[in-house]
Amino acid sequence: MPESFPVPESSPVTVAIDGPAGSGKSSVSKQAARVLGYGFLDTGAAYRALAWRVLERGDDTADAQAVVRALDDFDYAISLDPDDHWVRVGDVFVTDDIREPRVSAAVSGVARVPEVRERVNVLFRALVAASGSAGVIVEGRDITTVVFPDAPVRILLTASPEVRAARRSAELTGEDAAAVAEALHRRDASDSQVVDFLTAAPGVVVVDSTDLDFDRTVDAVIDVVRTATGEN
Ligand SMILES: Nc1ncnc2c1ncn2[C@@H]1O[C@H](COP(=O)(O)OP(=O)(O)OP(=O)(O)O)[C@@H](O)[C@H]1O
Ligand SMILES: Nc1ccn([C@@H]2O[C@H](COP(=O)(O)O)[C@@H](O)[C@H]2O)c(=O)n1
Repeated sequence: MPESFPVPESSPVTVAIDGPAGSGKSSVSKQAARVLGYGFLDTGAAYRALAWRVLERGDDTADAQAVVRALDDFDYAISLDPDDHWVRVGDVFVTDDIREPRVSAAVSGVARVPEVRERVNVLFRALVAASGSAGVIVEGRDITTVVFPDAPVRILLTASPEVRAARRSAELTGEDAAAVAEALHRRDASDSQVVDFLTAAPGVVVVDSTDLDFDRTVDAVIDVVRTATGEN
């Protein structure tokens, strides 16, 4: 992954969304982007892809030196098209592989390495700047606070822990529900030692989807975007 990127002249409207695991960041952001005609950037995919690579090399993501070594020749690419989402490492499309429970269980180790965070944050800002879209919805745990603290639209998308665990469990039908809930809460506990995604920073709008279905949550996010940007 290069350490710097060219910066284009005009930048898209950036919609920054963060929140805990299973709150709907990626699914809701992707659908809201489709409706708005915006790009969509799943930032967790970069951490997951690096974790996948560390595991492929037979290393442990708890080993920070092994993680930094994997970063050296990490050839990462991601689509910002919400209708054609893919993630690639080298020649391998890892879009589905990086969602596997073994990667979810290992990814927090990668995310706690400061050098990784610095490198991927540079990449995220460059991808948004070069997107060519009118706007980009960027989602991930530190997006409203660290990566795009000055974005014109910043949202904390949340839901109760029980509801988030139930939604994730409904997704992973072959897995034991209690184990899925435990893995989700363990990842949140680990990630929250690195970034605070449970409380809204000043200026960040909270969308709580505990009592909202998927479509109403998407509508709530779009309302926040349209209010902030003056689009109607
Ligand atoms: N308001 C909602 N009502 C019902 N289901 C929802 C709602 N929002 C999201 N979901 C579902 O919850 C599941 C988790 O959503 P998603 O994967 O988008 O969360 P996430 O915040 O990106 O999670 P993670 O950080 O773990 O990747 C998905 O199956 C999604 O379709
Ligand atoms: N901005 C971000 C995004 C993600 N992470 C770390 O990656 C993991 C996977 O993220 P998902 O959104 O795909 O679940 C997440 O558990 C974090 O460890 C991050 O630190 N910052």
